[in-house]
Parts: sequence; structure tokens; C-alpha cells
Amino acid sequence: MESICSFLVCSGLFLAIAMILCLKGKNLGRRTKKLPPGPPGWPIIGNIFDLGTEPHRALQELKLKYGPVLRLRLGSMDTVVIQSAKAAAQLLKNHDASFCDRKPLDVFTCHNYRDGSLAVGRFSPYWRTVRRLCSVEMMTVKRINDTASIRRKCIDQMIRNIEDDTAAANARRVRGSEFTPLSLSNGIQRTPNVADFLPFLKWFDPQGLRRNMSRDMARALKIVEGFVKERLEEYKLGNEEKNNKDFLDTLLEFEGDGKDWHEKIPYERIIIIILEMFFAGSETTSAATEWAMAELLRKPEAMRKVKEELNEVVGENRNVEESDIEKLPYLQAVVKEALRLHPSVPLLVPRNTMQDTNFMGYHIAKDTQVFVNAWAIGRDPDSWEDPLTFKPERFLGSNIDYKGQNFELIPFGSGRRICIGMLLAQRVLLLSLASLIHCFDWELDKDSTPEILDMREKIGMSVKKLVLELSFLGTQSNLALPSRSSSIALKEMLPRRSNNSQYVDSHGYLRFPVGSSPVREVISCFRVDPSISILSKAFSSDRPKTSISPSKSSATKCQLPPNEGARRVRLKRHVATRLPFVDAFLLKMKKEKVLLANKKIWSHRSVIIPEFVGYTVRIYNGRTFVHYTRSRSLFRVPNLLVLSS
Ligand code: HEM
Repeated sequence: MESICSFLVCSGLFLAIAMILCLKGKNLGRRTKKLPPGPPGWPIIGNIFDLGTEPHRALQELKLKYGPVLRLRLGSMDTVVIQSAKAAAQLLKNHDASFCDRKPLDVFTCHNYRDGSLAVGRFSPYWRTVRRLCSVEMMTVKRINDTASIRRKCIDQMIRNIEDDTAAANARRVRGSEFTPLSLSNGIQRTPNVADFLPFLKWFDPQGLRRNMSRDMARALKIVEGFVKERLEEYKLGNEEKNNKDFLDTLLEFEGDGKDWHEKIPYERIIIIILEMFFAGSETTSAATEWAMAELLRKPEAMRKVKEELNEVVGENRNVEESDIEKLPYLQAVVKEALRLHPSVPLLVPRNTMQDTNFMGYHIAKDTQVFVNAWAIGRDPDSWEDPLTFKPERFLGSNIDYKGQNFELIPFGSGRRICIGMLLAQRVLLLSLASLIHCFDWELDKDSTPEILDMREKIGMSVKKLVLELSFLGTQSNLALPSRSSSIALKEMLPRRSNNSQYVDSHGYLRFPVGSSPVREVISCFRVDPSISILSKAFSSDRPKTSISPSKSSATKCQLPPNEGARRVRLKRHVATRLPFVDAFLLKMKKEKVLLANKKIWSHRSVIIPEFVGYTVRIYNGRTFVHYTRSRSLFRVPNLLVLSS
């Protein structure tokens, strides 16, 4: 025993000394070259602690002392941080070819994710091939236009979900409502993966991140594999020659481009690509919508202007359509302003330097990790007047856009690795925000002041989401989310477009149950959106039309299904369109007899089924909802009771 202990101590010491010598040697070699300035670091760990819990803020503070190009040493990983529009332009425009690689991070080695990934994959012929396929086959204006009806359905569902929540509130006779904070409490990774900085720790996986990632990733991949298998089955049945091929068809049929790739894309990689689209596109978009809503709630004047514009352009008798968006300059300005202050990925996705580069007079060595602090750039007083104020007007009559040409506004990045889903994100973001505002009146509770809204970003999220989110240092998402205290009351939404007076309380407001989260439902809706855009075939066939229809009267009705029959239809649609995973879940629930019959009022019950840990069945007013309780709700299945009958 004693000998084992002394062996471990000796090896630890040996490794530490080797590390220090190695770093010293490296530094000596570079002494002759001019390096960017940066704070002194600790031995071995370097500047890891300088990042704090909110790296984008901590880095912004360091900029005051060290300027817009900053050097850090995170363990053995050299890192450069870019924090001004000018430096970003240099990097992403003039030196993009040298910085368009991604750093290989430990957690993305699970299930060979990195090999198939577009977002965290190395700059390689494979990456170029998949990127080209995405640009040409999925993210063109035409392709995105073709899926407009699907987005419309999602938005309609979102509106219905919000109404359902208010109905539930009414059933419980709850007064007032709350924005619950986004539930990031479980599985949050607040610390970076030390194994990325100190490679000798990789083998130990000291924080268990790779282990967790591997487990969650396996689950996620299995779900997506269900889609792919289903499609292959269809091919077997001879449905190959259909007219409306979607992106999944393209990936499956691709046999090389004779240039960068000469064979079929391996099956496992196709699954990874599809999975990535789900996740890279959902959380980012929903977070941006939430931020925009939060800012508008703090600025009733801006909210009023958006509403007025909508009333003028769309009118009160119909829903907003994508074709209306270009006639809504103020709404567009609101989205730009929200993305300026709250880019969903504040440090972009870290780049990796492909070769030694002379950058703005500094030497940047090959394999240096590069962060671009889009958050700090969006708040830089050198680029923006009154930078901390939410002022959409600044974009009216201005040509500044977020499409990668104006480096003071780069929420989607720029250059070769610019977000591939930008066009789709823009559509979803604008349409959803417009619909939320057009269908309801949102305002803070009388007793609440705008200052009560906690506008700090919450950094970090569950490992499960990390699989999916392009992440900071591989273990901590740099996705910023508004964290609002649960005690903040929203002055609900006036049912401006609803004629369901039974859901309106004596004060004329729709009521939410305490703890319900309209915004979470919004999110769950977006969660589905990018996926269905990709896998359009599965979703776009002969589904029933939306139940939100323009009314004859002056107000558009957001109708709740009037009777049980209607619910049956909706249920069928839900089950048919959801992931195979949901079906499996429902079957399992039936088997386990967890269906609770006809509960008159709200009841709450957690279902413990080994394969589905973390899911909760909520039943209120005789209707059943399934929520993923570890994070935000993933899906909702109304009326399981009908299913069981
Ligand atoms: C508001 C919504 C979104 C934001 C703010 C956002 C932001 C970003 C950012 C900052 C990057 C890294 C860019 C860089 O390194 O320069 C990125 C990359 C990426 N995004 Fe998005 N994104 C959004 C929506 C979407 C959507 C809807 C999809 C797809 C359905 C998507 C798919 C991707 C992919 C695949 C990459 C990796 C591209 C590459 O490395 O070549 N994103 N996104």
C-alpha cells in the first residue's frame, strides 16, 4: 500500500515538473517573438481562474487592462481572445484561413462525435463537403421557403401551448403568473474541463464529464438513429423516388463530389450531422427569443412600437406570416438589438490556429485556441453609442447587420465558420417574436419594476445539452440565457386575441399557474423546429391544418380545441409527428400503468421508469402532460387519457 502511495506521489511530482519545464521551454522559444499581452498565470493551471463563472464578462474586464487582443494560458492550452470589432475583422476576414479550425476537445471524442461534426469538427475535406451540402441542400432561401408551413405549424402550436397554460391556471384559480427561470439547475457544469488544459488528466476524466457526455450522447444518437432507420425502411418499401427530397435524403444518397469526398458519408456520421442540427439550432434560437422578450418587457415603449407596427402591417384579423417580416423594420431592429446585447454564443465557438501566424503584429502559434468575445464587442463603447441601453432605433436607417460583414455585430460569427443556420434562425426568431407579440399583450405585473428582471446570463448547462451545444472549453456552454428570478411576476398576457372569456379573471388577465412557464413552452416548440425543417418529409405530409384561424370578427381567435373530439385529432397528430422516442415512452407508460384517470384538478406525479429517468407526468384538469424535468420541457403529450381509451 505504502509503495503504491509513494509511486503515485512521485509520478504526480514528475508530471508537474515535466509540465513546468515543458512550458518554460516553450516560452523561451517564443521570447524573441512579440506575444499579445495578458495577465500572469499560475504555474501549471495558468489563467484558468481568471475566467471566473462568466468568462465573457471576466474577459471584457481584462480588455480594459490588456487591450483588445489578449493572451491567456489555460493549463497547457495557449489561448488568444479577440475583443474589438477591428481585431475581429482582422481575424475573421483577413486571417480567416489561419483560424478556421476548431480545437479538438476531450468531451467531443465520445462516440467519435468530432469526426462527424460540422460545428466542432476539424477544418478538413470532410468538413468542407458537409458544409457545402448544408449550404446548397438545406440552408438556401428556396429550401427554407419550402418549409415555411412547418414553422407556421410550430408557431401555432406554441400559441396553443401558451393558451393551454393559461387554461390550466384558470382551472387552478391561480392568481398571477410567473416567469420561471430556465431550469438549468441540474447537471450544470460551471467549471471548464481541466482535462482539456492539463492533458495528462484526460485519462482520469476527473470531473466525469466525458463519462456523462458519453452516456447522454448515446441516448441522443439513438433517438436520431430512429429517424434515419425509418427513412431507410421507407427506401426499402420503394418510396425512394419521391419528389420532395429533404436534407436527410441528400445525406443518405450522397456518393461523393469527386473533389473533397469520394464515397458515401458513413451512416454514423449522418446521424451525428442530423443530431447537430437539432441542437445547434434550438437552444440558440430560443435563448435569443427569450432575451428579446425580456428586453421588450423592460422597455414597454419598444414593445408598444412593435405592436403598432404589427397592427399596421398585419392587422388584427390574421396571424403574422414570414412574408410580412420584411415590412417590419422595427421588429427587425429589435432582433438585432437583442442579439447585439445578448449573443446566444457569447464567445462564438472557439477556433484553433492552423499555422504560426503574424496577427496584428503579434505572434500566434499553431494550435492556439481563439475566442472571439462577441458579447464584449456588442457592448464596446468604441463601436456603439450608449452601448448598454436597449435601443432598437439605432438600427433604423442603418445598414449594420449580423450577417458577418459588420464586425461590431457578430452573434453568428463570420468567415468560413459562420453559423450555417443563420438564415433559418433569422426566420424562426422574427416569426416567433412577432407572433408572441401579435397574439398576446405582455407586460410586467403592476408591482414589478423592470429592474426586477434579472438580466444576467446564466452560463453553463447540463451535460446533455453540452452534447448539443457548441461549447466553451468543451465542457461549459457559453450559451447565455436570461436567468430571471422565479419570484418575478409577469403581468400575464392579455388575451387580446382570445375570445375564451372563461380563461380571463376578474381583472381581465389570463392567468398562469405558478411554476408554469409559458416561455418554456415556447422553447419546446423551437426545439422541434430546426429538426422538422431538416426532416421535413416526416412532418410535412397530410397533417391537419392549424386550429388557429382568422376569425370573422375583428379579433383573431386563438381557439382552444372545443371538445374531446378535437383533442383526439390533436393527440393523433402529436403521436404521429413526435420522435419515436416519445412513442416508446408512451408505450412504456401504458405498460407501467402510470396513466392516472380523470383527475379533476391538478395533480403532479413523477414517473420512475429506468429508461426515462427525469421525466415527469403532470396531470391537470383531466389532461396529461409529459415534461422532461431535468432541463426544459422537451415535449408535451396532451390527453394521454384519450390514448388509453
Ligand atoms: C439565434 C440563433 C443562432 C445563433 C446565435 C447561432 C450562433 C452560432 C455561432 C456564433 C456559431 C459559430 C460561428 C463561428 O465560429 O464563427 C455557429 C455555428 C454553427 N451553427 Fe449556429 N446559431 C444559431 C442558429 C443555428 C441554427 C438554426 C442552426 C441549424 C439548424 C445552426 C447550426 C450551426 C452549425 C452547424 C454551426 C457550425 C458551423 C461550422 O463550424 O462550420 N445554428 N452558430
